[in-house]
Parts: sequence; structure tokens; C-alpha cells
Amino acid sequence: MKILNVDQIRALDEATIRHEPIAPINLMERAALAFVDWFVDRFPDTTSTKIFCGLGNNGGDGMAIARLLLERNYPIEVNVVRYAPRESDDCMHNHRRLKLVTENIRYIEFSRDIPAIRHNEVIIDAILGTGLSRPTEGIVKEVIGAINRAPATVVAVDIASGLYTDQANAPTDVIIEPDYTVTFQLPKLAFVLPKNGRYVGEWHTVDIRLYKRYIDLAPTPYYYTQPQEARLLLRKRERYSNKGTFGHALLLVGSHGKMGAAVLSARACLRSGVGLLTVQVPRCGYGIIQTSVPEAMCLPDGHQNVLTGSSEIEGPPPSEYSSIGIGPGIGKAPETLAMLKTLLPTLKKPIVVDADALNLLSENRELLSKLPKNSILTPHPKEFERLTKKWDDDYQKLELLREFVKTYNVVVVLKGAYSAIATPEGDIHFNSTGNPGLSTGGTGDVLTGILTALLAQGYDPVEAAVLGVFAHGLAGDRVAEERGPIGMIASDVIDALRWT
Ligand SMILES: NC(=O)C1=CN([C@@H]2O[C@H](COP(=O)(O)OP(=O)(O)OC[C@H]3O[C@@H](n4cnc5c(N)ncnc54)[C@H](O)[C@@H]3O)[C@@H](O)[C@H]2O)[C@H](O)CC1
Ligand SMILES: [K+]
Repeated sequence: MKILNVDQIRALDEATIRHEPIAPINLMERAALAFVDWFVDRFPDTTSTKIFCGLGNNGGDGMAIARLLLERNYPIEVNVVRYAPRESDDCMHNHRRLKLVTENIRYIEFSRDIPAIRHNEVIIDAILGTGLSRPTEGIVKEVIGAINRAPATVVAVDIASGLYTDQANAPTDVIIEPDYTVTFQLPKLAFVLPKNGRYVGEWHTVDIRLYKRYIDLAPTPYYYTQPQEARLLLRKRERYSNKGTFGHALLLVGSHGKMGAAVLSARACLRSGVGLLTVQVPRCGYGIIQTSVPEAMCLPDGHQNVLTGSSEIEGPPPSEYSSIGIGPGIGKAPETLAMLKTLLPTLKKPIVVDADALNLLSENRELLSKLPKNSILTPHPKEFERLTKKWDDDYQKLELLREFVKTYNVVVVLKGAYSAIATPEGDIHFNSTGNPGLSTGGTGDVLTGILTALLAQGYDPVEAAVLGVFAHGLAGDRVAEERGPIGMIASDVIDALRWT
């Protein structure tokens, strides 16, 4: 699913109006109806509801929503925040229609006009939408503050008032902190950025049948992966296949005291459809891998405690494996750095780079250009910061991300809520699965195993990253549903992987 910017959203609105054709006021009615359908479903009991409307089209939506909820017998109190002298045409039109069905409309111009908000009330925020062009101030800011302080459930129409759709807010901006955001047609970029969590809440899109062809043709670097899209990437297993069909992966993982990372990545790799797996670990890890992952072959490294790349047992050179995953648990010993320096120039196929392998890269930046084209790097934000530099806000982070992938011709999975997968072309796919339970040791090692397995099976690296991150998050969601996010451990995520 595409994520469009404000100008494109406005143009999409106009394209729909022209193409269908539909009168703007009727499109507003359609949007209001879609919101109301969601609202009635979520709040079936007609609880006391206050709606706050602005004077633009977001406010117009709010006035139409108020009328439709009144028709459904919701006890609605309408508050119009009069921050400017004029209303938009469609807002004015809906304002008139609303006055025909209720007298219960209050106007807020001064602080004393702000109503008290009681416990258990539901607040609908329709003050400002995607038309926001400057920070909130004056009476708008005061109303938002009062709503945020109230012990009520808040639902934002389209986007929280005061939140920019696709640019950074200042830390001092006053913005609605909703429990829910119900947005029209497409997710907004602001929703998938970590710093905005409290200004978005749980968000839902509602379909208002905007012009599909415009969406299909609109250029954008931003996508949001939906379940049906991820599922399309998954390849079926042919009946006449053998283990050779699904590749032979090599994992370079583990060190003394961090063999758990090796075990987790190896198990996840095997649970993600790889044909054969070889795990190269320091000698201290040999018995561990052989007993805890009997399905894998094990190459003990020449070194007792860290990886050096020289194996005790004769094996094929790393370049002959279908894919390589490197990093989980390896530490940053000089011998391991030396291994990386010798290894990288010999490789042609994309590899997966994680954890301390990333840290070694950021401390030895000349190695970045030695990475095989289309390799997948899986940093969490701190690791990515070490690879690039500190960013001021999430939007600058996205720019750094796009610059980085283009410079080094790699895929980057920036892990976190809505993990961002950046392609070498500079597109960014935000993942839709996962939960806070995944923020626990070892889940990153699991992801490395998954991605290495998908590459071994011949998946294109971007597809592998989008599909692998989706499946990893979905497995986490299954675990969270069953046992709650708090007690989740990385092994549970491996057990919950399903490739269907
Ligand atoms: N996306 C769609 O297809 C549809 C969207 N709808 C709704 O329309 C709003 C966007 O409406 P718009 O009139 O463009 O903007 P706003 O209502 O957000 O703002 C109104 C107006 O306010 C001024 N303004 C900007 N910033 C501030 C500020 N900080 N303080 C005070 N005033 C401010 C500015 O002049 C704006 O123009 C969208 O979110 C949807 O809710 C349609 O109803 C259906 C189709
Ligand atoms: K709003």
C-alpha cells in the first residue's frame, strides 16, 4: 500500500472529484460515513460524546460526523473552535445542515468557553487535519491541551490535530494525543515514525473509494506492507523439489559467551525453509551447535573463542554457499575483523549483515564499499546511527537511510516499530507486523536466520527483506496473542513462524 504526501493527497481528492465525478460535499459525506461506520462498530454503546470541530474540511468532516451520529441516537455535544473568521465552503455547508438537526452547538473563542470533559466520555477530534500549515497556537492550542489533560477516550479524524502529515513537528508543538486515529484511505507517513507514537495511538484506515488509478500512478518512495502483499511474495514449494532446490546457507555466528545468538539464528534459518545449513562457530561452540541444532552441519573455527574464518575441517569456500549470514554473537575481536576484511572481497552474492558485524563495519568504514551488491544490513537505530550520524528527527533519519542505501547499493532493515526496509533505489517499505514484546534479546538473531534462509532459496533481497521482516513480526504477534508480549522470548518467535 502506498503512502502519499500531503500534496498528493490533495490532488487525489481532486482527481476523485473530477473523475467519478462526485461533488466535494458528497465526498465529505462519504468520508464522514466511513468514519461513523468505524465509530459505531468500536463504540456500540451510545456513550456521551463530545466532538470538537475546526473551520476547514477536517472540521466539515466533524460536523457531518456529528449529524450522522445524532441520527444514530448518540448523545453528541458539538464544539466549534472559532480560531478564524471564515469556514471552508464544505464546512459551512455541513455547519448549516447540522444546525437543522441540533441546537446543541457551542462555540469556543476564549478559554472560558472550553467545556469540562468528564470521565468515560468519548472525544472526537476534528479540529485540524492534513491542512495543518503551522504550529497550533492561541485557542486551538488551549483546546488541544484541555483534551489531552482530560480522562477521556480520544479519536482523531484523519490525523491528530497539530500533527504534520509528512514533516517534522517541533518538540514544543501542542498536538492531540489520541487513543485512536481513523484515517481516510491511506496511512500517513507520520503514523509509522517512532517519535509520533503518542500522537497517533492505534490507527485504522477506512476506505472512501478515492480514485484508484491516481494512487496506482502516483510516484512515492514510501510503502506500507499489508498482509496480502506479503503473502504474494511467498513462493510455493514444488512437489518435485529436493533439499538442493532451497539452497545451502552458511551462518558465521557466535563467540565465547554468545553462543545463544548462534543457536537462535541457526534454528530460525532452518525454520524458514533453507535446504541445508552450515554453521561456522568458534571451537567452543562446536558441541553446542551439534546438540542443540542437530539439523545443521557445524564447521568449528580454528580459534577457541572467536571467529577467524579458518576452519579446522576442510569445507567449500564461503563464496560457494547460496547465502551467508554474519554477525549474531560474533563480538569485535581483531581476528574477527581480519576475517571480515578477507572474506568480503571474495563474495559475489548478497549476504546478511547483523549485530557486531555491523559495528565492525562502522568502525572500519572502508569495508562498506566491499559489501556484495544488494546485501541486507539489519541495524537497530543505535547501530544505524554508528553507520551514519545522529539525526535530529525521524524525517532526517529517513533521508539518511535513503542516502545510505543508494551510496552502498544495499538493502537496510532499520529495526523497530514499523521496521523500515530501504531498497538500493531509495524506496522505503514500512512493516505492519510486530509488537513491543519483540524488544528482547535474540529476536534480531532470529531475523538474521530468516533472511539468510530466504536468500539461500533465491528470493530477491528486497523481497526477502520485506517478506522476512513481515513473517518475523507476525510470529511475534502470534506469541503476544497467546502469552502476552511481556513473557515473550526469541525462541517463541522461531516456534511461531508459519510460512503459509
Ligand atoms: N483526503 C481526502 O481525500 C479527503 C479529506 N477530507 C478532509 O479534509 C481535511 C483537510 O482539509 P483542509 O481544509 O485542507 O485542512 P484542515 O481542515 O486540516 O485545516 C483547515 C485550515 O486551517 C488552517 N490552518 C493550518 N494550520 C493551522 C493552525 N495551526 N492553526 C489554525 N489554522 C490552521 C489552514 O488554512 C487550513 O486550510 C482532511 O484531513 C480530511 O479530514 C475530506 O473531507 C474528504 C476527502
Ligand atoms: K483531526
